[in-house]
Amino acid sequence: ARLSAARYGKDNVRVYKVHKDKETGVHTVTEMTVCCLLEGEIETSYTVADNSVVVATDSIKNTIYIKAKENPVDPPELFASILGAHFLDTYKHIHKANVMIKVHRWTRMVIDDKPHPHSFLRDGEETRNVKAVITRDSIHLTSNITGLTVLKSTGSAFHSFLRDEFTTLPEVWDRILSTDVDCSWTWKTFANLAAVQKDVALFNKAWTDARTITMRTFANDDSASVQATMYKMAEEILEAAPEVEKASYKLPNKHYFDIDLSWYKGTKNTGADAEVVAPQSGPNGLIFCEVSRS
Ligand SMILES: O=c1[nH]c(=O)c2nn[nH]c2[nH]1
Repeated sequence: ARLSAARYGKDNVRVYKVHKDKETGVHTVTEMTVCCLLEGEIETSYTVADNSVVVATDSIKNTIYIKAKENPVDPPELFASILGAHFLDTYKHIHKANVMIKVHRWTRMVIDDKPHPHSFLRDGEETRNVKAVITRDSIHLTSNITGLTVLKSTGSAFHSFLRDEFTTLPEVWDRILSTDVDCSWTWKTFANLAAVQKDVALFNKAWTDARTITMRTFANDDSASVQATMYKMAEEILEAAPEVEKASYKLPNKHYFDIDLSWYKGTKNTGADAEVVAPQSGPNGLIFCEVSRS
């Protein structure tokens, strides 16, 4: 037998960082969960118990804290690149760093119509995520939004689909549509950290655009299917971000089924009369797409 792949590091490193503006007294907080996995000439630590090549995962955790102290943690695309580049610069036997960051929401409270200087709320378990793969000659970045749960109460249909002896689903022209958005966009390859720093303004703009595009198209599209609507969203992300090479979605179709109440005094509650509806935990549709530049 031989070692055919290996990477190791620290997962679930929770980091909070606060920026305190001295002039205005306004605090800005970031909370993230970091995973950092290293690859390189580490085979002997697996095959012959040679720990001399091991940067301890505890040291990786310590490094995450120090780099968060020394550097901006926003945008996460930049911080992930800084962190990954550190390991390659510091350890000549490490040749690749995989850095995954999940940024949690702390949205500034608005109290009496005023943004509060140091109070925030967790308005959803949605996270902004980055996966960075750093080598000595490239930085590959993929950004992501996940956990943004949306619903529309109309403006969605699904009909004219293939019908055969396995088909029982009625055609529908007006349905509830709900999903948990998982949207990713993959950047052009960056040559190095300097190239990422040069384009630093692109990352927050792309995240804002992807989030806005997703909700606007979800809301406004007269949806013929999950497939058709998500394709439009992905196309719009590519139009908004020229430095993004491809955009993808993974969308569960979280079904809401009509409840027939006609047994009770002939109560009309199906189709156009549906008001009380049964949200389903499963089964659920699961629809993927990836859209690239032609
Ligand atoms: O939007 C939808 N796409 C599908 O492929 C599907 N299948 N059943 N319901 C569906 N709704």
